[in-house]
Amino acid sequence: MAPGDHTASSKVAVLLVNLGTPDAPTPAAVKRYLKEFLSDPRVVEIPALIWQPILRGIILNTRPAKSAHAYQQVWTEQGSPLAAITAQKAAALQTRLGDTVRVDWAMRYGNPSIASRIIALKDDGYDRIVLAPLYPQYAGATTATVVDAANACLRSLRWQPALRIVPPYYADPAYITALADDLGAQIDALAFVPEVLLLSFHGMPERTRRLGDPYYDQCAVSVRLLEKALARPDLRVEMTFQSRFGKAKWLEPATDTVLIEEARKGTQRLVVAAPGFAADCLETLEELAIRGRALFSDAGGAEFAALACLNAGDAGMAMLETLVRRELGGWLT
Ligand SMILES: C=CC1=C(C)c2cc3[nH]c(cc4nc(cc5[nH]c(cc1n2)c(C)c5CCC(=O)O)C(CCC(=O)O)=C4C)c(C)c3C=C
Ligand SMILES: [Fe+2]
Ligand SMILES: [Fe+2]
Repeated sequence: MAPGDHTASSKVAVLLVNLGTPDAPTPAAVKRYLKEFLSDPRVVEIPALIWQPILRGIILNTRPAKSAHAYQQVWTEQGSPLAAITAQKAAALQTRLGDTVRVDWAMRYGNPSIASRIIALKDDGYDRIVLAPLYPQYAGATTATVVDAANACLRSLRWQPALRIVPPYYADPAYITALADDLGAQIDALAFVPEVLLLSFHGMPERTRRLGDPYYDQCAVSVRLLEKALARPDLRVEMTFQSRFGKAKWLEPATDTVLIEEARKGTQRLVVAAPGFAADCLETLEELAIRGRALFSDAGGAEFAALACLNAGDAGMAMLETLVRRELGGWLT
């Protein structure tokens, strides 16, 4: 837009946002990423005066090497799976929405940052942005912090773009149908018939639930609706929480504990899916598909499969298109 031209017609963009990931599977890159991520007071709700010495003195000196090893096992030629798949989702949504809207993506922690993409879009003349946090279930540690980061960026701008935010979609029929269709097809394609389907969500400190975070309840609603939509009376569905971090009590039951208990009590064929993740990532590809499999089989289980997330497949993209088009209402001519 030419200097002084403040009247050009609106351009509309969609910004998909996911959690974030290191730039490389190395201890140094993981350390940079974890420092930013775990310094967010929405993620670790311990006063900074207490938490920062623990983070800088202990966690950032021990965890990066261990996590880098885990990232190395799932890293792809396109980089971190979380970033690569989020980019694929943006490209697939761009195709679905056509040229009248620009689709971009960002990460809450690491690169590309939310601020860098909002400013790039604004510089390109996009003055209406639909922000889509890719979290079906709302948590202060995920959805809210994406909105915080977008607002912090807007605060720095004299001439702000208008912002619309895609709300959590944990009970949206588009989400439940997409998951039921996609997981159902993946289960039917297996070489075995599972007895149990674990729906594993990323954990949160138990305290956040008591403080009013709706995350646990929204996960439980998704599970109930998904079980109904799957309509498989012979498949027992269980909700679990993975990725425990730190010393506090986290939401239960824990996925790793349940995998062992199921095998010990005689479950032979088990599948696990992660409906709270829009894209496969370290937590699904390493924690569930590699370590989860080992836990189940070491405890006596016979058949195991970790199902893929919706990623950039047709079911998930049709859902995302529905959610985004809803927010685009009135903005497209
Ligand atoms: C999908 C929802 C997520 C919630 C809720 C969430 C809460 C949460 N996470 C941590 C700590 C870590 N999470 C890590 C990885 C990670 N977390 C999510 C999503 C949620 N986290 C994703 C998609 C990923 C994968 C990132 C990737 O690069 O693939 C990690 C880093 C990995 C590791 O070192 O194990 C940490 C640490 C907390 C403390 C928290 C809630 C308060
Ligand atoms: Fe996490
Ligand atoms: Fe993990």
